[in-house]
Amino acid sequence: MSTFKPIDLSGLNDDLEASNSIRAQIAEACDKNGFFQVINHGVPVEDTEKLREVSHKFFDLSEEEKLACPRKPEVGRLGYGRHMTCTDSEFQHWREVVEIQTLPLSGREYEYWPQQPADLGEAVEKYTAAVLDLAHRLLAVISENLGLKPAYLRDALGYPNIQQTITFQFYPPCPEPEKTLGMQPHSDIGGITIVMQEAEGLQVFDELNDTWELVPHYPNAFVVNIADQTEIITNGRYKSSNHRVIANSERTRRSYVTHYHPGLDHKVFPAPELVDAKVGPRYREFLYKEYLQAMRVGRVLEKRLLQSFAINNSVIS
Ligand SMILES: O=C(O)CCC(=O)C(=O)O
Ligand SMILES: [Fe+2]
Repeated sequence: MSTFKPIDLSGLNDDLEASNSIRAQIAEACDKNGFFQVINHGVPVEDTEKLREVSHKFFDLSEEEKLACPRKPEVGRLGYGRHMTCTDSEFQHWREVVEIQTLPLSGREYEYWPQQPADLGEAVEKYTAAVLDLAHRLLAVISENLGLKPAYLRDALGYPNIQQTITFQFYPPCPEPEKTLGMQPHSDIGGITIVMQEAEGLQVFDELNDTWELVPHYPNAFVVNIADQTEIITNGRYKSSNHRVIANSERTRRSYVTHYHPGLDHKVFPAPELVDAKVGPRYREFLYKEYLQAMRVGRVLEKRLLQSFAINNSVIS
């Protein structure tokens, strides 16, 4: 069986049998590597199409027009950026990005949102609101699969004081794809990530077989993955897997990545319900801004940032 056969969410609120089968499929994926795909996810197709349309229009602009959308200097992200290093250096990227912060509402820095096309802002607001709702439905299922109350993970990630960002990823054809990557290997640092991809290229590291596994592209599907904070809150039960994007010499690949993060001052710690009383928690408690700070300082690649938040700095496999 393909490990990425999409999970059809349409029966989630139907009879017990349908709903239990969907929950079991999500539990299986979370136990394996925390990556799965969903279809009939409830995000309206007009919102997904509109988002793609405004992103295509943005990346079709001239160099000069794109650069009119600035990159926020002090954080090195938000706004429009280019990461093109086709070398043997360890920091390999072949992509352009637009990163937009959509939550908290007070953090919507519209000066870093593209002004062109004019309907981009509205498309982003609609799409990310629908994806937020999907994130909450998935977090509820994942919580219940662990024997926790439905709102557990959402609350433990700090809702309503969370951060949400959306990144338009644009991977142009690369003349020497063997020398670089679209995006270097990493695990996502937030709580849960929801990706719409327009073509294949995303790969997940398969720890068991020591290989990279391609995530197939299905129309109207989303790729969902567990990120670091959920690994910590579940005390290591559900893993945040390393993934990367390969470069391609023939075609452009686009994806739309929505990250759901705790708020900066939110305290993250393993759920007491999931901590073995004899062994104790595997991670220390911290404020999410400490995690972001550690990421900025460490320029972490495959080495997992969350290992530095493990108690006794023990390496957790
Ligand atoms: O482009 C993709 O499919 C995934 C990008 C990604 O992993 C990320 O933005 O964190
Ligand atoms: Fe990622």
